[in-house]
Amino acid sequence: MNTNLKIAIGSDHAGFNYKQELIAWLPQATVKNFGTNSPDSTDYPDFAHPVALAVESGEFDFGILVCGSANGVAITANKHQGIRAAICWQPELAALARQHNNANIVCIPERFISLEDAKAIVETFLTTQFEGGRHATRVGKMAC
Ligand SMILES: O=C(CO)[C@H](O)[C@H](O)[C@H](O)COP(=O)(O)O
Repeated sequence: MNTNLKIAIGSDHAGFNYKQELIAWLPQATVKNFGTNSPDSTDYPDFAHPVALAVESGEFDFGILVCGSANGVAITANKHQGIRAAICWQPELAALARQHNNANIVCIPERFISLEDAKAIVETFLTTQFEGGRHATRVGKMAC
């Protein structure tokens, strides 16, 4: 995996365990943890917004957001004009999110997939290129 990437990661309490495991698994030099930092109940927008802002600003290349279903963090992150956040529950979806949608944040549903699947999704997401072409035309029309 390209260790030159700068990755912003965040979660609520329902994504805390997998976020910690992903941080330990990813090359340390490339990951900034935006919290939460405990399994205590918390609000996913408080962590999805900072990750989205960090990616939207260009300071980070990609974001990883984890919550129970991935719905909350995805809905929140996609409020940001420069964000294309995709919910992925299997690696093939992560590949398509990059190839076709140029997604810059991957959203992981901790309560519905295994940790091994989460790692496979993240690795696929971070190592797959955007295909451009017809997909670039469509991505260019996303803004409203
Ligand atoms: O937004 C969500 C549900 O679609 C996230 O999965 C949250 O993690 C979830 O709502 C947290 O639920 P909890 O009962 O407060 O643990």
